[in-house]
Amino acid sequence: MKKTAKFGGSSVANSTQIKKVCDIVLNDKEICAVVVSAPGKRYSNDIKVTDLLIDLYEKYRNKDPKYKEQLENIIKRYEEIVLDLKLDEKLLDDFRLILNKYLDEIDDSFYLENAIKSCGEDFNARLIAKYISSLGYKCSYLSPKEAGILVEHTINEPIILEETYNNIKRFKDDDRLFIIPGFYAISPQGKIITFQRGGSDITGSIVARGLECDIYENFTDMSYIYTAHPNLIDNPKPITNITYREMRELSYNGFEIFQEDAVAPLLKNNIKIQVKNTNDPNNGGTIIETKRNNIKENPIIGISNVGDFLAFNITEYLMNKQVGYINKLLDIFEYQHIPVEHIPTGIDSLSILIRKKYITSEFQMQNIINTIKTNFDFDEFEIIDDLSAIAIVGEGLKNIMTQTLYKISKTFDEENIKLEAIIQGASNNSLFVFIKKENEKLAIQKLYKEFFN
Ligand SMILES: Nc1ncnc2c1ncn2[C@@H]1O[C@H](COP(=O)(O)OP(=O)(O)O)[C@@H](O)[C@H]1O
Ligand SMILES: N[C@@H](CC(=O)OP(=O)(O)O)C(=O)O
Repeated sequence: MKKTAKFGGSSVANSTQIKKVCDIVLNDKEICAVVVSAPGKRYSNDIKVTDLLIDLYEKYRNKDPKYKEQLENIIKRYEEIVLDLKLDEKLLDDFRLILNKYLDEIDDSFYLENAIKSCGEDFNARLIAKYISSLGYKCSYLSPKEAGILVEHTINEPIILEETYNNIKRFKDDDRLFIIPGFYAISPQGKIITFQRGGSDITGSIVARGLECDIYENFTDMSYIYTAHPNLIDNPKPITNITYREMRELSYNGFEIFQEDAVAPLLKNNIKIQVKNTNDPNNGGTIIETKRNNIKENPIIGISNVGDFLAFNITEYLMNKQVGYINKLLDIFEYQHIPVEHIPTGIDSLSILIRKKYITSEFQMQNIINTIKTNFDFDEFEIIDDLSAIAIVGEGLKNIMTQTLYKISKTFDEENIKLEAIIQGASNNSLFVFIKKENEKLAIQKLYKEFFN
């Protein structure tokens, strides 16, 4: 059995956590590669190193001289770790040098931001590899460049190039333990490109597939993925088995424990993912795989709050006769690079539902409104900007759809919660319920009780 292990920011936030990571890794001969995140939060209102790096980049770009202070704050986070692990302090000079080199030499702001953001993972991998080597083990830092983790940069997300897997395969029979920084890859032109937030999970998947591992262990601060976000529901039920499809749907819709795009590299090779807790590695664990055997007993696997939504509602008499109406409307959102999530339609009306986070300024919002007003001869046009969505997900949902719809209606009726819209996912694995933001917490708690208690 061969494994790749990925450790998230909370697992590598300080030297105590890093020692736990090393304990896990060095006591499991099946682990051949370790992917690490940047140091995460050490306590609840701490700042992740990735956020410090983003702030450093922004200060530098805005010519705020305080960027130097921020650079030193970042070095301090590593200094604490380097000193605790009794590593050579020269490492800190190397880190400072790398940051300054990027700031001095990269002119293009996009590439500079990406390079700066990548340092959190990069420095952590370098120091963890040094620490494990200092304990007498055969261990090497392996950069995404050396490993050949290649991506094509697009306006949206980086696309993993297929040759990546063969590039990584070259290290398959190597007897060294590899420590690889997560979160970033290299473009064919040699530029550093970071994934979206939480993207070290993606690196873990890429490495697990490239090295032809049987299991991808994803270590975090939770013993399980739970049926609902632990911040919203007290003691939610743990999930022992979940399918790739269910996980992707839930990750995209609020379960930030696993990055939604991290599932894709594993699908072809059926590599199982096991989510485990760095602080309690011998207990618990959720397995993510192609199929699960308990669909009959647990048709619904999770319920999550998706986040804030905006609805653009348009009514125009004889809309149904105008071929291409939706296309014309969608063009407006495509032009603004705003993904449209759902489009419920009626004979003479439709609603465009988008995630609020994609509207980046009031100017952009006004732009969309004005373009709609100039290009459409509507009878009614309204914007509802205080919606929330809740996703109910499970491979067995299709078998209990009527009962599920009944339960949602009954719960909302009892609690006086107005149902703004309900959308059945085309795959029949998910159902989205739209309500006013003010009812979000109550709605999810009551639905959780209905479906899981
Ligand atoms: N359904 C869920 N089950 C467990 N944790 C969840 C769930 N949904 C969201 N989370 C959150 O995900 C967090 C772990 O993910 P993340 O912060 O990315 O960890 P890491 O630092 O290991 O990368 C948990 O601390 C928890 O707050
Ligand atoms: N450090 C990056 C990437 C990452 O995956 O982090 P974490 O494993 O802490 O979610 C971020 O904060 O987004």
